[in-house]
Amino acid sequence: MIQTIAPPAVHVRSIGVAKSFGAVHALRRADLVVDAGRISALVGENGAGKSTLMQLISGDLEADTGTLEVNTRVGLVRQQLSTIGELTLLENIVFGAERAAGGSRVASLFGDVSWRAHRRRVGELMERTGLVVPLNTRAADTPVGVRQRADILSALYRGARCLLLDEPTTYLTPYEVDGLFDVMRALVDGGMSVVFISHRLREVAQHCDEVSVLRRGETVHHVAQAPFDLAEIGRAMSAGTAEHGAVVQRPRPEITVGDIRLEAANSQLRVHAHEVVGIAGVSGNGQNELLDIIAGIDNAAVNVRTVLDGHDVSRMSARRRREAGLRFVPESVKESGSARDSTITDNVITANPPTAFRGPFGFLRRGEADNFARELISEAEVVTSGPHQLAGELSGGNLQRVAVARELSGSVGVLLAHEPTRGVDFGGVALIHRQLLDFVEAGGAVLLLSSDIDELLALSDRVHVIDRGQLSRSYLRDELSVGRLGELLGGLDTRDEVTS
Ligand SMILES: Nc1ncnc2c1ncn2[C@@H]1O[C@H](COP(=O)(O)OP(=O)(O)OP(=O)(O)O)[C@@H](O)[C@H]1O
Repeated sequence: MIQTIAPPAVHVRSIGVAKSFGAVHALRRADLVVDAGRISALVGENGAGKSTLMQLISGDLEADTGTLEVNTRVGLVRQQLSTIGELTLLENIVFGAERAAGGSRVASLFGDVSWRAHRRRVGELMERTGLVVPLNTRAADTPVGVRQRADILSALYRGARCLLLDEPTTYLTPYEVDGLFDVMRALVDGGMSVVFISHRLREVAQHCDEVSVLRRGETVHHVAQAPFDLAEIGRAMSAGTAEHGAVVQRPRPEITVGDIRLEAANSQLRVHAHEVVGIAGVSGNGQNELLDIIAGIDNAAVNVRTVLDGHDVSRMSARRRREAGLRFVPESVKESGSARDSTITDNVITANPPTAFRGPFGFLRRGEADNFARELISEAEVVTSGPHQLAGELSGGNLQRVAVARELSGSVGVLLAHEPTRGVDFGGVALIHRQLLDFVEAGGAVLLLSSDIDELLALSDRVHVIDRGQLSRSYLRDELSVGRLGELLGGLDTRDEVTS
């Protein structure tokens, strides 16, 4: 008997797809085939067109030309998460599904029986996939990693067979990444497909079945079978683009202060001038709360004293602290670190005192402001049509580059950097790391919160571990290795719980 093996079902096929936004050619010729049963990686530099292709496949955008076949229900989990902060995660998961199905939220709120059924079904889905979230908690009270899981659950709940995951691992520690891939593998083994977008090629090599490379809107490389030659993929991503590390004239920050101290009942955190202090931890262990206290967003923490350059600023507003030279790159620049409906110029001039770029009657000197924005764009190697492009139109990695460059311009002393390279491609990561080290070299102080162990070890002089709101003692860089820090993150060290 001759046994034939049926070819895998093709979930998505894109041939020569193009999409422009005005004069910006986001996609010129995108080819991608997504088969059932496989995890397909899609990689490319910031602005290469990856998110645009995902939005075409999900039906959020329409292609200009080319052939796009979508043979199954797809679920897109975006970089900018779609959860609504005021709603519980359960409501988000269900309403996401209802919105997609054209259902009405009100019907679900008052249709008590179906609501109970939703809760039960979501519970079953969590059990089946291992993606567990606290269903009754308001989305705004959960860390981004949890909201991301809720978005994936929402896509699965509405019956997606093909999951498009746009940089799903950027907030996750290596342990959590492994967990997410276990889930993805189980899903594709059950006949689904996954498109995985990431700038972390190591994850691609470890977990994906095939790789496609987009460069400036074109598919330029495809490898159908692991193992992958990462050097070759890296070359395909960047061939012909500017050599990173080229000398650029950058607007140097003017260092004002360089010391921040936080004193609480049982722990002390101190960052000196010329120093990077890292905070390692699984997202959701108090990182956001810690930063809110230091930045002055949360002024109610009575037992904590914040001292900036020798002055007690515990009662000072966030705005005053900012004027005093304390800057902040938030975890999610797309959600809270940028004004999406404003131009790049309007976004970056806020790094300066309100009087900068103003004429005698308070009018903005547009030309000067635009020139300042142009300098930042060139310094951060941002892919954009120019300073008048709306921030919301930038790709995720390019918006992140703008935010970091903005926070490092003007009068700065201390930078609180939460996931500063989130969504940034390989060359951009090197660039941002160099900006941070230059800043520290010039006398600045950086508090770095990152889920990326390599990043923490590459930049920090000392590292604390944060776990359930508790800071460990600080470990000198020389005391740490990837393995040792991994152990500390896994809670294997109980010797040095709390500190001074
Ligand atoms: N709505 C829009 N209006 C104008 N330009 C846009 C819009 N959306 C995307 N673009 C542009 O299209 C290009 C591709 O963007 P896209 O978000 O697809 O890149 P990406 O590969 O996902 O990048 P990243 O790795 O930074 O997320 C960028 O130059 C971006 O500025």
